[in-house]
Amino acid sequence: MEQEIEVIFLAFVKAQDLVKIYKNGEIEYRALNGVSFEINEGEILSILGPSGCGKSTLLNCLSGIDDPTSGKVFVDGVNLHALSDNEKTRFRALKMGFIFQFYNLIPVLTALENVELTMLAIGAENKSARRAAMEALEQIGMKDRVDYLPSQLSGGERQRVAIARALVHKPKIVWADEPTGALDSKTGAEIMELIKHLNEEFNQTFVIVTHDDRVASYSERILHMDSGKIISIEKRQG
Ligand SMILES: Nc1ncnc2c1ncn2[C@@H]1O[C@H](COP(=O)(O)OP(=O)(O)OP(=O)(O)O)[C@@H](O)[C@H]1O
Repeated sequence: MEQEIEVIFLAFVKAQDLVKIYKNGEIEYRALNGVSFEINEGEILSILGPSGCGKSTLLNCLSGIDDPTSGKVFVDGVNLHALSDNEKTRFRALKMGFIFQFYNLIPVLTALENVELTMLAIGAENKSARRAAMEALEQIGMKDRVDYLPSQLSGGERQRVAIARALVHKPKIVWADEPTGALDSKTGAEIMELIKHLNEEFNQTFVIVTHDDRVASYSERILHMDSGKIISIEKRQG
């Protein structure tokens, strides 16, 4: 039997001609209009552009939160949108971490329990989940806050817990949508320093959506978007 085999030499993440069309009744809106680029393993890449240009849509399609209308995304050799929903969920749980603007912590769980959830989702046993969560919180300077609820933490502390939750299972890639958007500039800079430090220590790839030049300045490359397209990719020094 003849088999069609697709052999592709891949970058760590490769986006191929992504199009995303949102439909509201009769009205169609093209939020991504043919986006192709690659992400290198271990880099910090920022996606920068004005409000409504498609940054979050792109991040959601790259990370498998949402499906593109057409086009392909390869992550670590896997054709993401060819996976079934269950396979995609499993792949994301194992390989990816997520950081959001408003932290998305579960309010009734402590910092430790919030971080443990990531480990439990990949099938870790209770004891090892707890140990890993403790270590992750220690690493980001939250050792003395492990039993606090999110409501008892400052914004910066909540984002630290969210970062521990995103990184505890040592994912290869972390997607961050406006990670400092809800923080003052000093706390935002501390969070970016922490991300930079974790990136350098563990060679994890970070893809950060932002409209803040200061946040983008922590990255090796900046992808500039406008109206659903990439308008340039800026390579930065050092
Ligand atoms: N579910 C949806 N249905 C219809 N249109 C949508 C939907 N989600 C996003 N859009 C539209 O797609 C465009 C891109 O949205 P997106 O959230 O990706 O932009 P963004 O660059 O991340 O913006 P911001 O910086 O303000 O968060 C916007 O015009 C938005 O209104």
